[in-house]
Amino acid sequence: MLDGLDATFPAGDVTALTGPNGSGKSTLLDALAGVVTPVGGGVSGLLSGGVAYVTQAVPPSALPLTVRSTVVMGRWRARPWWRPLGRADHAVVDAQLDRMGIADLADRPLDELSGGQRQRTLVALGLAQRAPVLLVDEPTAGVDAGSAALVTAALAAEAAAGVVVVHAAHDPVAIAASDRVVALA
Ligand SMILES: Nc1ncnc2c1ncn2[C@@H]1O[C@H](COP(=O)(O)OP(=O)(O)OP(=O)(O)O)[C@@H](O)[C@H]1O
Repeated sequence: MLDGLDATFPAGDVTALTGPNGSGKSTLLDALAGVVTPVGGGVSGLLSGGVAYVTQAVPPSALPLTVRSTVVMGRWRARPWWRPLGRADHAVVDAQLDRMGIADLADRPLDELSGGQRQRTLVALGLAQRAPVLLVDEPTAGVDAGSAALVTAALAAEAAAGVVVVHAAHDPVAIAASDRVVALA
C-alpha cells in the first residue's frame, strides 16, 4: 500500500488526496496523523504542534452527545484536564458552529442528525482544535451543495491562515477548489 509515494503537504495549501476506492487515501491520512506506522518509509516534518484529524468514523450513537458538546471536545487538548474551558474556548466553538452552518442544531443530540449534519459537526470538531495540521477524510461526502461550499471555504480559510490542510476527496467540486492534488493509483 502506498508503495513509492513521495509527497509533500505545504502549509498554506489545501491538498486533495484523490484516487479510486481502496487506493489508500484514508490509510495515508492515518499515516500522516500517526494513527498507523508505515512498514517502510515514513512521515517527517508534519507532526509537531498537533494534528486535527476528522475521520469518516461516526461516533457511537449511544453516547449522549449534543452537537455543541461534540465540538467542545475539540478544545480539550488545548488545556490541562483539570482546567475548565474558558470564554475563549466557547467563542472558538461558537465560531466553528457558525462556519459549518449548524449553530441552530447546537443542542440537538448527535444521533438525531442527518448524515450531512453529522458530517459538518465532525468538521467543526476538527476546526475547533485550531491545530497547525488539519486532516479530513471526505469532508463533503453526503453533504448538500450549499453546506459543501461552507466546508470547502473553511478548508481554504484554514490554509490561508497557514495551516497544512489535507483532505481525501471524490467530490469533483471539492477537488477543484483545492490548491494541489496528490493522486493515488
Ligand atoms: N482495518 C483494515 N484492515 C485491513 N485492511 C484494511 C483496513 N482498512 C483498509 N484496509 C485496506 O487498505 C486498502 C486502502 O483502504 P483505504 O480505506 O485507505 O482506501 P481509500 O482510498 O480511502 O478508499 P475509499 O475511497 O473507499 O474511502 C484497501 O484495500 C482496504 O481494503
